[in-house]
Amino acid sequence: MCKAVAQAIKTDLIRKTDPVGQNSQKKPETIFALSSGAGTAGVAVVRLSGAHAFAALEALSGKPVPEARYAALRLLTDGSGARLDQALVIAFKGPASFTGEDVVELHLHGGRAVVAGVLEALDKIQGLRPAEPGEFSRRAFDNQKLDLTEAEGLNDLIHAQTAAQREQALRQMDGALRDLYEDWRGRLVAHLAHLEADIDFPDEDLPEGVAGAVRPNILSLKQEITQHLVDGRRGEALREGFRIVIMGEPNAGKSTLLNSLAKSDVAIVSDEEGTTRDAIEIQLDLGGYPVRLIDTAGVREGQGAIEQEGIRRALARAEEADLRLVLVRADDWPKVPESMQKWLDEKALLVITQTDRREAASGETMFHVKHDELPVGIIGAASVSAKADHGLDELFDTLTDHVRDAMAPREVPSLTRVRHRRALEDAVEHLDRFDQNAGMDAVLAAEDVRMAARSLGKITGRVGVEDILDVIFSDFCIGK
Ligand SMILES: Nc1nc2c(c(=O)[nH]1)N(C=O)[C@@H](CNc1ccc(C(=O)N[C@@H](CCC(=O)O)C(=O)O)cc1)CN2
Ligand SMILES: Nc1nc2c(ncn2[C@@H]2O[C@H](COP(=O)(O)OP(=O)(O)OP(=O)(O)O)[C@@H](O)[C@H]2O)c(=O)[nH]1
Ligand SMILES: [Mg+2]
Repeated sequence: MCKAVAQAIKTDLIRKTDPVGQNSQKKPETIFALSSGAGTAGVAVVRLSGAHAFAALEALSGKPVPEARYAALRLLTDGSGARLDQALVIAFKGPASFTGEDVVELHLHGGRAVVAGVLEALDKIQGLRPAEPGEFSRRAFDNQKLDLTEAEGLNDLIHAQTAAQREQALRQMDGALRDLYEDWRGRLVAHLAHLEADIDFPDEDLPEGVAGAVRPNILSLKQEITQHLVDGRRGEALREGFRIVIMGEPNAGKSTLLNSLAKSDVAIVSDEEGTTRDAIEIQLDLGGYPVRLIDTAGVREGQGAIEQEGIRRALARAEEADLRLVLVRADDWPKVPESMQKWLDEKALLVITQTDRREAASGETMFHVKHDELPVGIIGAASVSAKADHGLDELFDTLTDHVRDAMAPREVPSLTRVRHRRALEDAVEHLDRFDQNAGMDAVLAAEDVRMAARSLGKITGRVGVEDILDVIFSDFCIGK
C-alpha cells in the first residue's frame, strides 16, 4: 500500500514540476499591438509576435524581411496600396526574441493616423489579431523566457514612478526572487527524494526514519522562510507606496499640513470644524521612495451621518497605515485628546501643530516639546507651524529618513507581492504539519513536504498556476 502511495507521489511530482509552457499544445495565433505609450510621440512601436509575423511584414513592405536583428527602412502600404509610413523595421527570429516566437517591430512616426492605419492594415491580414493585455509577456513565460516573478518585475518596472521602485523591479527581473524561491524549493525536493526512498526501502539503521533525520534541515528552512515573511512589508510598501496617514481632532491642522508637505493647495482648509470628510490621498517622492500621504476627517463624536462616515473612513485608513502622523494642537499640549491616545504607538509620529498660536498666547519665544512629556513607545515627535513656516523642513527630513529606513533594499531581496506572501505562508503551514507528522507517519510527512514544495513552485510558475495566469497577465498593459 505504502509503495503505491509513494509511486503516486513520485508520478505527481514529475508531472507537476513540468514547466507549464511545455504542456501547451496548439500553435498560438500571431498577435500585434502598439507597444509604445499612449498619446502622440515622435516614434511609436508596433510589435507583432507569432508564426505569421514575418509574412505580415513582407505583405506591408512588399520586400523580403531584413536580416534578423538589423534595422531597415521600409515604405509600408496597406492592402490597397495606400502609403502608411516610411518606417524602421526589425525582425527577430524565434526563439531568439522577447517572446521566443518570430517577432517584428515597426518603428513608426508617432502620428495618430499612421498608427491607426498600420493597426488597421494588420487587422486585415489573415491569421493576425490584436493582442490582449500582457499577451506578449505571457508568451515569453510560456516559452520559458521569463518566470512569473520576472514577468511581475517587468510589469513593476513599467509602472515604476521612483528610483527605488525601478531598482527593486530591475532586481526582480534579474531573477533575484526566482533564485531565492527556487533554491528553497530545490532543497525541499531533495529532502523529499530521501523521504520517498525511505518509504520504499526503510532504513533499519535509522529508528526514527529519514523523516527524523531530515527534520532539522527542514525546520531551519522553515525558519528562513518565516524570517523573509516578517520583513515589515518593505518590498510591498515600495511597490505600492508607503502609506502615511495624517490624523487628529477637527482643526488640528491636518489639511494644512497635507498642503504644506505637498507644496500644493490640494485640500480645503477652514476654521470650521469637520471641513474634511473624504480621505484625500496624494503621492510624494521622498528621496526616491514612493509615499501615499493621506489627509483624513477630524475625529470627534460625529455630527450627522456624513461626518460619521468620514470619521469611519479616517479610522479605517489609520488602521492600515504604515506610519501615522498624530496631530495635537500646541495650545492643547501636553494634553492629548482622548480619541488620539490609543493611536500613539510604535507606528506613530506625534506632530504638535500651530506652535505660533501658543507662542503668541503665552509669550514663549520658541515652543519646545519636553522629552519627559512624550508618550512612551512612539517613533518620535515634531512641532510645526504652517503659518510661521516653522519645523516643516525638519518634519519633511524626518519623514524621508523614516521612509528610507522602512523601504531601503537589504542584502536578501524583499517580498514584493501579496501573491508571493500567500504562497510562502502556505508553504510554512505545510512544513508545520510536516513537523507534527515526521515522527509518526512517513507517508503523511512526505506529502506535507511535497505540498510545501508545490506552494513555492507556484510563485515562479513552475507548478499548478494555470488558473491564476490569466489574472496575473491581464494586469499588464496592452502591448506588453
Ligand atoms: N525595441 C524594443 N526595445 C525594448 C524591448 C523590445 O521588445 N523592443 N524590450 C521589451 O521588453 C526591452 C528589452 N528586452 C528584450 C529582452 C529580450 C530580447 C531578446 O531578443 N531576447 C532573445 C535574445 C537575447 C540576446 O540576444 O542576448 C532571447 O532571449 O533569446 C529583446 C528585448 C526594452 N526595450
Ligand atoms: N495660526 C495658525 N493657524 C493654523 C495653522 N495650521 C492650520 N491653521 C488654521 O487652523 C484651521 C484648521 O486647519 P485645517 O487644516 O483645516 O484643519 P483640519 O485638521 O484639516 O480640520 P478638519 O478638516 O475640520 O478636521 C484653519 O483655519 C487653518 O488656517 C498654523 O500653523 N498656525
Ligand atoms: Mg481637514
